[in-house]
Amino acid sequence: MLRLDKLTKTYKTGDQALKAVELEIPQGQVVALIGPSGAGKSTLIRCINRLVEPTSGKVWLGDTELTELGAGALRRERRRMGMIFQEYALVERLTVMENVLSGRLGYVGFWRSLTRRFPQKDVDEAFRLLDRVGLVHMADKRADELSGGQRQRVGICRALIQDPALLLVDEPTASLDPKTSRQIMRLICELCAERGLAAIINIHDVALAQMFVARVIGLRAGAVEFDGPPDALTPDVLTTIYGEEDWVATIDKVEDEEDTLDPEAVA
Ligand SMILES: Nc1ncnc2c1ncn2[C@@H]1O[C@H](COP(=O)(O)OP(=O)(O)OP(=O)(O)O)[C@@H](O)[C@H]1O
Repeated sequence: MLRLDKLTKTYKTGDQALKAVELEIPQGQVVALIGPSGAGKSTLIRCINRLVEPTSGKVWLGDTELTELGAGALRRERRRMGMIFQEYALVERLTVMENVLSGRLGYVGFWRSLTRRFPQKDVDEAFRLLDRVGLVHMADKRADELSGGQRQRVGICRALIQDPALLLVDEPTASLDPKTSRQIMRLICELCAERGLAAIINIHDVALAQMFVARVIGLRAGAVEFDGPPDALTPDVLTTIYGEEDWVATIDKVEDEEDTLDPEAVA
């Protein structure tokens, strides 16, 4: 459903962030993207929806080649790609509900979006999503009154209300404590499974990636160094991906606890 064909990005500074990356992700598959700082993970995610313009190569979403689209067609195709950010990217002074509904702005007409009057079915869906992530009781709270984990849940709802075919997730847990990080990763993976959604999750934490996804892609210096199941990430493979970086410290963070969504923590 997503195919990258010799995707290359060279920034104006001369940094070659992606080197002819080839990748195919079937519908419903959740993939973790790991690799050291500067490996090109964010660039890869952003080249897919062309927030960063690729230098060469092709991106296919289903039968559509995203890399050849003009501005209008690209805007329409971007609806099919929900994005979740490290820093949540919520509008602080708007309510939780308004932030979720802003995920529909690509669909509603100009005047409606200006006055923020959304169709009832969008509002109903926003309530359903907030209920699913345990935040329905906070629908009227302002975004700046929420904890980090709650903000990320709102960010997830905003991406899902787009009804995307693919989720692009950029460091969703980088600003969160370890327990909340696991809850958020679990939530993203569960929602993808429920909806048959494919996702690429850029994640620093190798242990978290190993806990939740069936396929890991390791980037190093803009190239795919590893592509396989989490248990194939042997110490040798990790050393190849991370070089001299002390990945052992990352792995040591694994705690084998089963923390389900705790309503107390969510509230
Ligand atoms: N806007 C930019 N202009 C110039 N070079 C850039 C830009 N953004 C990223 N780069 C360079 O491209 C390479 C890949 O960066 P990128 O942010 O994609 O890596 P990353 O794996 O996401 O890193 P991190 O884990 O630290 O976020 C790096 O060498 C970086 O310096």
